[in-house]
Amino acid sequence: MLNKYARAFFTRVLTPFAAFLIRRGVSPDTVTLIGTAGVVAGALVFYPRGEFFWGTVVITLFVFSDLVDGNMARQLGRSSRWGAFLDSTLDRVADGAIFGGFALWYAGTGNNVMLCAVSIFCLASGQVVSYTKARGESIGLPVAVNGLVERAERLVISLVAAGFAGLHAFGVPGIQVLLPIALWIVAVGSLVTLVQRVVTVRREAAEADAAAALQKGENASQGTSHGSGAAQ
Ligand SMILES: CCCCCCCC/C=C\CCCCCCCC(=O)OC[C@H](COP(=O)(O)O[C@@H]1[C@H](O)[C@H](OP(=O)(O)O)[C@@H](O)[C@H](O)[C@H]1O)OC(=O)CCCCCCC/C=C\CCCCCCCC
Ligand SMILES: Nc1ccn([C@@H]2O[C@H](COP(=O)(O)O)[C@@H](O)[C@H]2O)c(=O)n1
Ligand SMILES: [Mg+2]
Ligand SMILES: [Mg+2]
Repeated sequence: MLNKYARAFFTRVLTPFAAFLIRRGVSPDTVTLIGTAGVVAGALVFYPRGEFFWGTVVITLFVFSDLVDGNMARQLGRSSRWGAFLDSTLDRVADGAIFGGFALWYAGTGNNVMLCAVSIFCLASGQVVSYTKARGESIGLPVAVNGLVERAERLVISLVAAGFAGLHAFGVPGIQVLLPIALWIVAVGSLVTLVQRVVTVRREAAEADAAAALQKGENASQGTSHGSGAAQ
């Protein structure tokens, strides 16, 4: 949903910054790499210590690089297969660090096995949700569904909640409950999205296999009729 509705807005907002980086000679790949490094550092330095506010501030500063790199590539007319591969692969690394950071907090000082498990579930299900699309597309299917909770939703829900939950350290009472709520929402939403995508791939695969079988039958019968024609 965010990918559909918010992307156009952020493209407009970030285009001048992307153009500025291009003028400075920065490449899209550099932005992809530095953006990911910043997200990973923000997540793994701050979240395991329960410093959710500062972790979210650092991650937010870097996470928009994921919209800037593609914008730069398009402005340069240099969108490439390598760039698409690098972008998607490093997305998985960044997501792993964010939900891994939450899991490390709950496994340590946060001391909550259930929320540690929910964080790990968010991490794993997010990766599998993305994989369903990548694998479906790699076997030639359109995977014409996005689903309830895509990457943008996973990030916005968990980062907004973590940022506000972090205000607990500045004396705001009760607000830390937002993070567990967000993690449960992301976990359930990811599960629903996974089911949506698997059902879509199953239907598209069945349709594609049926069309291929039909085509094979037609080819065979044409081959037979040609063959019998030649014999006559
Ligand atoms: C007082 C409190 C302090 C709070 C501190 C700060 C809080 C800041 C809070 C939030 C900021 C969140 C920002 C999150 C921005 C996310 C942007 C982003 O990177 O989105 C990525 C997404 C996908 O990009 P790609 O096409 O490159 O990736 C594809 C994707 O990964 C696919 O995965 P799948 O979806 O299938 O799981 C892969 O399949 C594919 O391979 C891969 O290529 O980009 C978008 O979706 C574009 C839309 C982005 C929309 C961002 C909206 C941000 C909106 C609101 C910010 C809210 C701020 C509120 C602050 C409130 C606090 C005061
Ligand atoms: N280093 C990069 C990063 C991205 N691309 C291209 O942009 C597409 C992703 O666009 P986003 O707006 O989601 O970043 C990606 O599929 C590539 O075509 C690139 O070329 N090099
Ligand atoms: Mg990107
Ligand atoms: Mg990306």
